[in-house]
Amino acid sequence: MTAKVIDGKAFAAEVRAQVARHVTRLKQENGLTPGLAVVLVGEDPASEVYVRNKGKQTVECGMTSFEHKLEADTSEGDLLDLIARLNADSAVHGILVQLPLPGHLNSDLVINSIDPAKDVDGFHISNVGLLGTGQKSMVPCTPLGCLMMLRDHHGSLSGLNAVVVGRSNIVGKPMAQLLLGDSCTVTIAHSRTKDLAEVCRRADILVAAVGRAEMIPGDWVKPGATVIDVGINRVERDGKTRLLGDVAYDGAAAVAGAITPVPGGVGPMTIACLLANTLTACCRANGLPEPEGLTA
Ligand SMILES: NC(=O)C1=CN([C@@H]2O[C@H](COP(=O)(O)OP(=O)(O)OC[C@H]3O[C@@H](n4cnc5c(N)ncnc54)[C@H](OP(=O)(O)O)[C@@H]3O)[C@@H](O)[C@H]2O)C=CC1
Ligand SMILES: Nc1nc(=O)c2c([nH]1)NC[C@@H]1CN(c3ccc(C(=O)N[C@@H](CCC(=O)O)C(=O)O)cc3)C=[N+]21
Ligand SMILES: [Mg+2]
Repeated sequence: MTAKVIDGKAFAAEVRAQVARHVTRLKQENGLTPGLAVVLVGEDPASEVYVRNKGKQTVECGMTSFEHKLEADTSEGDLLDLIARLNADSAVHGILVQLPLPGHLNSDLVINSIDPAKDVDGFHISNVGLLGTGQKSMVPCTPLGCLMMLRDHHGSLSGLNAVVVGRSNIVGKPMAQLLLGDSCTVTIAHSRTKDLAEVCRRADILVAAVGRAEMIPGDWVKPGATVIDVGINRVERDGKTRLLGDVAYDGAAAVAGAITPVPGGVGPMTIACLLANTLTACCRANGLPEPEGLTA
């Protein structure tokens, strides 16, 4: 079997086109322009790729992009002051603080200082609690993008065995919550999991969010399974920098039913969902009906 390649790049372009249509209507009918503020403290390679792609796409969708680049040694007080100003700014509907933050900053404190209504990453404890109890919330972008691709491919996910490898607050845990919400039987695996290969082989849906290039080989994949590769790993090979997922693509594609590539899979969907969340936040803030099909 050769897996169907799930084209996240094309899917993301459709989502962004949908967002852009809503933005046009918001401008014409309500005089509103959704605004997204991105805060980057210091330098981080993964975050820089993300910020570069995102800034361009925000503007292409007709929204306003506010970028705040702060020095690596910025104090916690200065960062909290900036967030307070963004919370109070009615032109800003979404706020994203790039993670990881430099080690002297308490990221939990910083994230929890964002107005939950503007928390387009869905990382604030209030949004995490709402998601965990099945209430309306801001849903983390990467897991939301993965869910959209899974629903598109499978229709219903009900009763499927889902294995999420990775338990971070930004990917693994919210991914597991969303899969549970769609009635999957969910297993969360991590670095202490025993017999990881066997656990993975039970998965109808295998989500890899580890951060280790090609750590999941093809023979951990159940024949016909759907593989979602969240990993973004920059690796030097033959003197060139290459982007690799957490899954050994060729081996996995030979047995899977469907698979997301890296690049061109989860990454573009993450950005599209960030723009969708910014649109949703703008609608909610102004008491307008939310766009359909762009939230979980
Ligand atoms: N495409 C996209 O849009 C995005 C991609 N990413 C990428 O996804 C990957 C994961 O990101 P993130 O969740 O932030 O990473 P973290 O480092 O926060 O979490 C990694 C998780 O993987 C687990 N893990 C590490 N080693 C192993 C192992 N040998 N076997 C099983 N589990 C293991 C860890 O377990 P433990 O908890 O026990 O330490 C941890 O739970 C990265 O490559 C990142 O760049 C992230 C965000 C968005
Ligand atoms: N608060 C916060 N929220 C995040 O969502 C967040 C973050 N911090 N910190 C860093 C990680 C990483 N991340 C990526 C998103 C898209 C691509 C992306 O667009 N990837 C392209 C490839 C880009 C390239 O060509 O290099 C792709 O996979 O096709 C990559 C990485 C979001 N993150
Ligand atoms: Mg820290």
